[in-house]
Amino acid sequence: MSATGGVAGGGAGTGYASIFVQEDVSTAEVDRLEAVHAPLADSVRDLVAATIQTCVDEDEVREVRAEVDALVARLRARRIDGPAGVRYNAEGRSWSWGNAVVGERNAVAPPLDVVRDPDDLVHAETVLGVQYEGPPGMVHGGVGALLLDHVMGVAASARKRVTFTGTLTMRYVRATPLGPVRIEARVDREEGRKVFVVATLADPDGVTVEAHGVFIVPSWAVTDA
Ligand SMILES: CCCCCCCCCCCCCCCC(=O)SCCNC(=O)CCNC(=O)[C@H](O)C(C)(C)COP(=O)(O)OP(=O)(O)OC[C@H]1O[C@@H](n2cnc3c(N)ncnc32)[C@H](O)[C@@H]1OP(=O)(O)O
Repeated sequence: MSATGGVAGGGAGTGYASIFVQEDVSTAEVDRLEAVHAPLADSVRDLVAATIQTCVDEDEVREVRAEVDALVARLRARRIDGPAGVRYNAEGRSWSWGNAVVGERNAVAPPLDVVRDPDDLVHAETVLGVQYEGPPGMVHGGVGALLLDHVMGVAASARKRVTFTGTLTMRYVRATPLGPVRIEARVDREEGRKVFVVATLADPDGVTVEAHGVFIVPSWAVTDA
C-alpha cells in the first residue's frame, strides 16, 4: 500500500474531487500572487482587531462600516464561486489560500508558518491577539484545538500523503494567555492507515495543552503501488 499526495483526488462519492485541483501555473507565479494578496489579509486582520477594540464615537462606526461595505463590493466584483480549495502544480507546489489556519488569503487564519525539522518534528509559532479570546484574556479552547489539529495534520501528512483527522483528544493543562504560542507535533506511531500523533501547545512559560490524535489515510487516497 502507498498513500498518494498531490493527487487530483477524492474518488467517487467522497465530495473532494473538486477540492484537490491541479493547475497549470508556475511556482514563481503562485509566489507572486501570494505576495500581492497576503498583505490584504494582514490588513483585514488589523481591521478585525480594531473592530473589537475601537472606542470611536457611534457616527464614526457607521461611516467606517459604509466604507468597509464598499471595499467588500469592490473585492467581490470578480471572484471565485465557492471555497478556494487545495491546489497544486506540476512542480509539487501546493497552496490552500482559504485554509482556516494557514490560508495566505484568509484573515481568519492567525496565520501560522508551519516548519518541519529534519528529525520530523513539526512546529509553528504565532501570536494570538484579541480575535482569539475565550475566557477573559485567554485563548479560546477551540482555537487551541484548531491550531493543534492543523500542525498535527501536517506531521501526519509526511511525504505529502493525504490524511484526515479521525479523532482528537485535548487535555487543557492550564489556560493559555493571549500572546505568543508555540505548537509542536510529531508522529508517535503508525498502524496501517492510522497515524498516531502527539502534540503540545505552549506559552512562553511552558505547555498549556497536550493533544493526541488519530489521523487516517482515507481509503480513497490509497493506491497499490
Ligand atoms: C493535493 C496536495 C495535498 C498535500 C497535502 C500536504 C499536507 C497538508 C497538511 C494539511 C493538514 C491539515 C490538518 C487538518 C485536517 C483536517 O481538518 S481534516 C477535516 C476533519 N476530518 C474529517 O472531516 C474526516 C471525516 N471522516 C472521514 O473522511 C473518514 O471517516 C475517514 C477519517 C477518512 C476514515 O474513512 P475510511 O478511509 O473509510 O476509514 P475506514 O476504512 O472506515 O477505517 C480505517 C481505519 O481507521 C479507523 N478509523 C476510522 N475512522 C476513525 C476515526 N474517526 N477515529 C479513529 N479511527 C478511525 C478504523 O477503525 C480503521 O481502523 P482499523 O480497522 O484499520 O484498525
